[in-house]
Amino acid sequence: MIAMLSIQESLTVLVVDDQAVPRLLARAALESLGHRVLESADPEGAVRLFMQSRPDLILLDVEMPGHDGYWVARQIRAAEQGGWTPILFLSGRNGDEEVWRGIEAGGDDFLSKPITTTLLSAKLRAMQRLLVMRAKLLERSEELRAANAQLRELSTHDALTGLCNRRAIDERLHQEIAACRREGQPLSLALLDIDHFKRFNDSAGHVAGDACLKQVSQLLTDACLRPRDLAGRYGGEEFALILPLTPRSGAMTYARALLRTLARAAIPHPDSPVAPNVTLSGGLTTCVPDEATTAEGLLLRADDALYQAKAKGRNRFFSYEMQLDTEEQLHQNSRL
Ligand SMILES: Nc1nc2c(ncn2[C@@H]2O[C@H](COP(=O)(O)OP(=O)(O)OP(=O)(O)O)[C@@H](O)[C@H]2O)c(=O)[nH]1
Repeated sequence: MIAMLSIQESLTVLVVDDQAVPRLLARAALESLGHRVLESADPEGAVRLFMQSRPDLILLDVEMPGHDGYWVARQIRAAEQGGWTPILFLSGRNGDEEVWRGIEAGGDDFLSKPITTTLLSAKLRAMQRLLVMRAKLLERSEELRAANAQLRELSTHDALTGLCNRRAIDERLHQEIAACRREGQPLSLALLDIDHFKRFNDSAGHVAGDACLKQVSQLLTDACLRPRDLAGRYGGEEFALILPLTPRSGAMTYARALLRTLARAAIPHPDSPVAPNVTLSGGLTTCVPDEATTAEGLLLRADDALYQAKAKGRNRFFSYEMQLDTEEQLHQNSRL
């Protein structure tokens, strides 16, 4: 592999020449320098052999019957797709025009026949150096790409829970407002807050508090069943759920299911006046976005609804638009 190449390593060299004698001479010179040789006597065969064997370097005759060496170079460059195999042209002619055409076709150097072993050795060393430098450059680029991906992950995700952070939630909310506006579809947003979490921390300690936040986060992640649903940590013990294509009644049903799932998970709360287990309250807002809809406006409405849910006794979601909480909706439904 190129990435592992060191300057001392032997190369696999593809020699392309329609005449047997220059091929033999090149083979002898290359083998005396410790390189491995592949041979091709025709242009199409050379491209096929290149594709099969992926040599480290190509010695390419210019004048051949049918397609010439420039054609072979162009085929190889097109087939490499971002790769780079050094191509040295070998020709009886070495006028400026010839050299220019060779470089234009994708060649890296142009040598005149007959070539001496010393010159060939020097040219190969130069190409090997370039290969090593290129491999290092690729390695650095890959490291940079990985570091960038890590930075992106850090800038959009919360370290404790692995959920999207506030910045990523805000960005997605803007995107979904625009998407739902285009589609004419409802968008629901929920802000959630664990009930009496200060008491949890004060009783069980911050480490247990962190573990509880992780458990709730996992539960919210699992609750995002549709591809466009998103759960994020909005800050502290507050979470956000973005539910595109979800009308207000659907959002209420979703919220009730979420509370049931949390109740079933039965995460013990050491000091909650609401229940022996962890509960949460949520504020819901739903709209079909129009030109006047903003992320800030939706967040404010969801926060207002969350305040209502807390005021009405916690362990429930309140919908801003329905002016109803999940408890009231449950009783309404059971009366029907
Ligand atoms: N363990 C832990 N605690 C956190 C973290 N972030 C915020 N908190 C705690 O969450 C608690 C939030 O307390 P409050 O805002 O008073 O709310 P609450 O006690 O949940 O009361 P209500 O929301 O009214 O039910 C504070 O004690 C914060 O220290 C965190 O990352 N880890």
